[in-house]
Amino acid sequence: MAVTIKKVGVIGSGQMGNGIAHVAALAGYHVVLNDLSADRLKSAMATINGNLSRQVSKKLITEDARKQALDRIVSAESLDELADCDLVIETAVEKEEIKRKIFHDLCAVLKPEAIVASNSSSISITRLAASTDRPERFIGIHFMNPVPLMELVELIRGIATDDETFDAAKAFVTKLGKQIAVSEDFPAFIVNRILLPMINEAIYTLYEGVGNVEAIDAAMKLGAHHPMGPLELADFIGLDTCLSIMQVLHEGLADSKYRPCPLLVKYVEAGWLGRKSQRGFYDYRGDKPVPTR
Ligand SMILES: CC(=O)CC(=O)SCCNC(=O)CCNC(=O)[C@H](O)C(C)(C)COP(=O)(O)OP(=O)(O)OC[C@H]1O[C@@H](n2cnc3c(N)ncnc32)[C@H](O)[C@@H]1OP(=O)(O)O
Ligand SMILES: NC(=O)C1=CN([C@@H]2O[C@H](COP(=O)(O)OP(=O)(O)OC[C@H]3O[C@@H](n4cnc5c(N)ncnc54)[C@H](OP(=O)(O)O)[C@@H]3O)[C@@H](O)[C@H]2O)C=CC1
Repeated sequence: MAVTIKKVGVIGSGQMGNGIAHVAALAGYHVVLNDLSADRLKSAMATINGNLSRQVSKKLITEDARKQALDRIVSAESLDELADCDLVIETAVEKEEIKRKIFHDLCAVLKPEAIVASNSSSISITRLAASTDRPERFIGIHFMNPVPLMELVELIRGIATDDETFDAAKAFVTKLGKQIAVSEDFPAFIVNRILLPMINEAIYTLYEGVGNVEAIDAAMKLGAHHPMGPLELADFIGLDTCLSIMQVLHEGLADSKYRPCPLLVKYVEAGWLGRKSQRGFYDYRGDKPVPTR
């Protein structure tokens, strides 16, 4: 059952969902953006418009392209509205039981030939695929944050993913203008297998008092030329997502070197999730970010 991708569903309109909708619409796809509430969808559309407008003012795209991209995105509070999509990308929170429930509900309404993908940062694609009615038409399409700016997308096949699905996903990602890295289906794939232990180690460095937030971030920005310090980046990714990825690495690889730092756990338990909740390793409620340690 070959499928030509024209209409793309995106489930979850957070920072990744709105970025994926943005780049897909700009590349000419019709997009149905789903989330749990009208408020979330409204704020996602405002973010997409803001990011598109920034691209216009930087002369990266035309005003016409901005308008056309926005016109190609419709918001949907119900999964029923994704029924005739050719590809659906799930990008809700990094919790396996939530993703499994979404796939169960989605497959009940989605046309049988459609491809289902997850933007999961770490969870087994084979296991997620097994919770659908179409493991052969399931694949990991892992975008990087911020989606409009980052060049890379990881493609991860589950054990059952067929060649047609892989080729269709590859063509889709290429049309978005992104580069592909193919990863085997191991916990956290390639980028996060390397990046998250570095971030977790930075949090241990803070926890053990080796340096404060400012010193740790300055060390890695100025001493290793990273564009963001590791704690700034953790806040940017979301501390809940960072913790979920470390938990998947710890459980999946059964090695104590992946133990999530207790300080990361504490921040998440406090609801200090980084930029999205306005507080994490920095406090974002004022004019400029202030370190919290
Ligand atoms: C967790 C996972 O599963 C996988 C991951 O994604 S891991 C995270 C991977 N991402 C990274 O490592 C990002 C590291 N940071 C960077 O590369 C850079 O800091 C950056 C590209 C994000 C921003 O670059 P910068 O030049 O330092 O920052 P800044 O001047 O603020 O932004 C430049 C432009 O980026 C764009 N931009 C910044 N944030 C953006 C966002 N969230 N969405 C869209 N566009 C954004 C804007 O166009 C901005 O232009 P303005 O100056 O007009 O605002
Ligand atoms: N942050 C990052 O840097 C990256 C994240 N990812 C992955 O992308 C996914 C999303 O992350 P991110 O965008 O950062 O997370 P966010 O928290 O920004 O967004 C998640 C969105 O999904 C919504 N949501 C939750 N449950 C459902 C549901 N059942 N149906 C529809 N929408 C739902 C949330 O609503 P509410 O808030 O109301 O629960 C929220 O709007 C995760 O799997 C993450 O691991 C991948 C690459 C990079």
